[in-house]
Amino acid sequence: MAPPVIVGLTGGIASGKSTAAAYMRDAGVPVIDADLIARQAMQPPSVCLLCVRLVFGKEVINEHDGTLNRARLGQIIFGDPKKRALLNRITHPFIVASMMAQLLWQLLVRLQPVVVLDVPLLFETKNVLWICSKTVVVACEPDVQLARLQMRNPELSENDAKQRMAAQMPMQEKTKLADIVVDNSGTQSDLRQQISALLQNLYPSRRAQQLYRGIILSLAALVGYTFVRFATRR
Ligand SMILES: CC(C)(COP(=O)(O)OP(=O)(O)OC[C@H]1O[C@@H](n2cnc3c(N)ncnc32)[C@H](O)[C@@H]1O)[C@@H](O)C(=O)NCCC(=O)NCCS
Ligand SMILES: Nc1ncnc2c1ncn2[C@@H]1O[C@H](COP(=O)(O)OP(=O)(O)OP(=O)(O)O)[C@@H](O)[C@H]1O
Repeated sequence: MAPPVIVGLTGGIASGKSTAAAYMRDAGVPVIDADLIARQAMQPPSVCLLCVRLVFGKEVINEHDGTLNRARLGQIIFGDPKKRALLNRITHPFIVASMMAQLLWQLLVRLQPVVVLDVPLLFETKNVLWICSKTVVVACEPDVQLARLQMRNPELSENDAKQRMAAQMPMQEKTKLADIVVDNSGTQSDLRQQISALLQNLYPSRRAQQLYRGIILSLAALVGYTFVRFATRR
């Protein structure tokens, strides 16, 4: 495969995306995490948090420190598709802009041949789908997913957890859209093995990587030369 390879990593809630992403990072692959960016975008002071406060009211803001009350906002948006769509309209432009900036950094400055975009709503919003050369879905059976979600978030009732699962495209549909499906119904060590095999197949040949670096460095030299010529012209 020719570089750069941009992998869209997705799956259902608590299906194991972050765990798979952590194994990819361990293998040295840069991962750009949409959930992390969303959290950073909501750190006060921020325009995103201000918009959330204006739209959802001050009940979603913690009084003592002005941070986002994630549990409260979660209760509101996971039970109401219209409010969820509103939140998405506020947060997604920030998330996409930051992901693109980080992607350009990894591809053009760090010259990485493979970059992973970890995006829970990859197929639902399609915001960054167009740039992905491969899509990977981490999947597991719905009962396993529910059990893992409740284990990780014990504060959620069974109903809340099911509501969160229903807020996304059903797993079966995601697996149909994926180029590669990683089955995470087994142990974490099974998952690690699958990720390691997947990465071996994704990496471009050494020759293709050298060619990619050569092209980017030549382009950078050309841009630099043009800039200097332009800046020093009389
Ligand atoms: C609603 C919020 C405050 C709940 O916070 P909480 O700490 O409980 O959950 P966390 O952020 O860890 O998300 C856990 C999972 O929920 C799912 N999820 C999050 N936001 C959404 C959404 N808008 N629609 C559907 N599923 C979502 C994802 O699978 C995500 O991995 C938070 O999820 C949020 O700010 N969401 C909006 C940003 C967003 O769309 N993120 C997904 C990026 S593609
Ligand atoms: N194979 C596995 N066996 C047992 N537990 C697992 C396995 N894979 C992941 N888990 C656990 O399941 C939970 C959910 O996994 P993870 O956070 O990776 O999912 P996610 O898809 O990133 O979730 P979210 O969509 O909420 O961000 C975590 O507590 C994780 O440790």
